[in-house]
Amino acid sequence: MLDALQLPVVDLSSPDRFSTANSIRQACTDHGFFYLVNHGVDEELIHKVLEQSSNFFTFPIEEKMKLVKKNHRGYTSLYAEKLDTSLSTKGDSKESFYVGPPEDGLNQWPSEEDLPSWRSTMETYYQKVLSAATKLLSLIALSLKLDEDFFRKVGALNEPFASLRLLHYPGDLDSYSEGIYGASAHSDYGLITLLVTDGVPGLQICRDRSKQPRVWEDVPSMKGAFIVNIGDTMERWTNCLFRSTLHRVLLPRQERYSVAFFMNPSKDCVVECLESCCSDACPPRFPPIKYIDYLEERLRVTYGV
Ligand SMILES: O=C(O)CCC(=O)C(=O)O
Ligand SMILES: [Fe+2]
Repeated sequence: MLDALQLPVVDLSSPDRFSTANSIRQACTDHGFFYLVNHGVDEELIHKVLEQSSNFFTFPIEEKMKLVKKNHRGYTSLYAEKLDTSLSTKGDSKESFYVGPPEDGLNQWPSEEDLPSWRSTMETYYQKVLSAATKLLSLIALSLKLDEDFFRKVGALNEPFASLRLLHYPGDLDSYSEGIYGASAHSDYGLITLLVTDGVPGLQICRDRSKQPRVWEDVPSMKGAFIVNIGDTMERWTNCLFRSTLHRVLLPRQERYSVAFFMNPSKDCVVECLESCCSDACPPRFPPIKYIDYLEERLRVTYGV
């Protein structure tokens, strides 16, 4: 059964940081999902990114394949990914384009001639969302009873391995009968994800993955707000205090676009149970791990490489 869900709303610009940190803690322990408002990223820019994303995906497949994903950057085609590896289907019905940190020169871009201002739009958006995510991480640190600059101090923000992912779900009605999803059930790998959508429904969360049958609840978009969720790296860092909630995207009835920003720590940052999240009664559940080792293992399982 599908129920309507009321997710908490967090205001990034509120002057009362301690009360905001408390609402974040509540949201992350209860749902692992919340809306983020007053995040400082203009609606106009978000609109432009969605528009430019659709301009790219309308290109013929041969053109898009010229930018096929290398070094976690570029194009992934329809069905290339199956987030729920237990499914026997051909893959998820979505195509995507990854943009990584601009500094290392590994990003791939469509030509300026084909898509004027595409690169600058994506780079601007990347920086703006990175800045919102960094601010949010200091509130998350406060919510975990740590110093506001905890994530900077442990090196997570030296060269954050963040990733912008443009997503296009074509609304492929023929696949309905085949049990295909836009994005099958998964949790995100990183620290936090900041998502915007074009308003077409489809995103659902399952708050208790151990309960059978699973209960899926719709997460509607909120105009101007990011939908934020906790990823597995943050769950691991907090010894499962913060929840990396299972989610999926149904095959939309109409075409759907979304843009996810995966905020991840620097590659060399060691993710080790926080002192404020363990005790004698609740010892660390995971050994320390370098972020890059963790990520590569997760990508190997998802993409079979
Ligand atoms: O498109 C969406 O609404 C969600 C996408 C998602 O969960 C992901 O890319 O990890
Ligand atoms: Fe996700």
